[in-house]
Amino acid sequence: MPKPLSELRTAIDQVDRELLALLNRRAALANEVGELKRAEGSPVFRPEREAQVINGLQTANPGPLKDNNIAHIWREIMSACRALEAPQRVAFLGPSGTFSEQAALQFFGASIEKIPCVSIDEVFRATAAGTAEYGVVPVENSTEGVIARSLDLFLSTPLHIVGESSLLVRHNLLRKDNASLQGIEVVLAHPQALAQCQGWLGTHLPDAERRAVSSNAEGARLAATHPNWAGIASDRAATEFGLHIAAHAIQDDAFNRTRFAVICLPQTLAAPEASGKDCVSLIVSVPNRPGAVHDMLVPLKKHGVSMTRFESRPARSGQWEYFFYIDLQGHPAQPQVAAALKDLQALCAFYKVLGTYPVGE
Ligand SMILES: O=C(O)C(=O)C[C@]1(C(=O)O)C=C[C@@H](O)C=C1
Repeated sequence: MPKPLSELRTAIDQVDRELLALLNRRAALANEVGELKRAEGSPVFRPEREAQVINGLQTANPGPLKDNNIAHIWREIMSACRALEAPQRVAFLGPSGTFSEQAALQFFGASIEKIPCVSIDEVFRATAAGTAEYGVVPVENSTEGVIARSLDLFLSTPLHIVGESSLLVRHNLLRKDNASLQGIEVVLAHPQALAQCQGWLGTHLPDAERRAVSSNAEGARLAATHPNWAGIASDRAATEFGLHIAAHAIQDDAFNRTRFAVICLPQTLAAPEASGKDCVSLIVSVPNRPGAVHDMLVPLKKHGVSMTRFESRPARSGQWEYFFYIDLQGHPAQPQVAAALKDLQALCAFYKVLGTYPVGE
């Protein structure tokens, strides 16, 4: 015989009171940590500590809550505790409703001061100038490949990567007034989103003009001004601009994901300490001679270090020279990683450590 609803709810109320007391005890401890950090002038945000807290709880989790629920709940708890120590200012490609905003919230939790920017360049500028302590920029999409502008800006700015976050990107077709496809003449979105939905657009709206704009949220904002225009954007953008969803999940790849990097000045936060599951991002170039790229991989094999990413970008020298963007598994505090990096650096004409940080979701 199941217990009556009222009895179960009374029990839930009781547990909630206990949780409230415990959460406030946790917040008071974080406040004390904040005072310590203020006294020693050290950064509030510690990504490796947050990763350890979540990994530790997931390992200890007996259920029935799922491990990803644990990650979401504790990310918000730590976000609120962090904001008590000092609110973190975070720049991203705006306006409100972009996937970049969603990635920033997924990584830092909701208790942040949001700084929406008009372009990726502006996110780098605001972060380098200290207007924002952290920036969140897209670096790679599983359908369309690298976000070239972000990779190029990593080369020319002093910012480094301290974290990463990957987002399942679901694009919807949004329009004013009704939820049909009839009469849509123009589809507005960021070029990346237009590219990620080109198959669907070719089949369902072959005659509509595809117009590139600075962000999907900007496309949604414009779609709200004209009955025959549609935008491609997130559910959040539909709510934000009061639009109907004329078609759900129109991206050509159902598992379309975008990876975002969290960037800051080294003086805001130095490279995070080892969390146990880390990654090193590098930009290197090698002399333009036969076998040079092969030689570059030898130290990794020799020291048993795995490479999880390898991209190239033209060096713009006119000489068919390239910069290579490499991600390695591990942390320089591990001797085999330190040895591989040392040997690799010795072979490179250009070598820049972009960041060492905990592996993201
Ligand atoms: O351990 C710390 O350094 C804290 O400030 C506490 C805490 C947390 O809430 O657990 C909050 C912010 C940091 O980013 C890491 C963890």
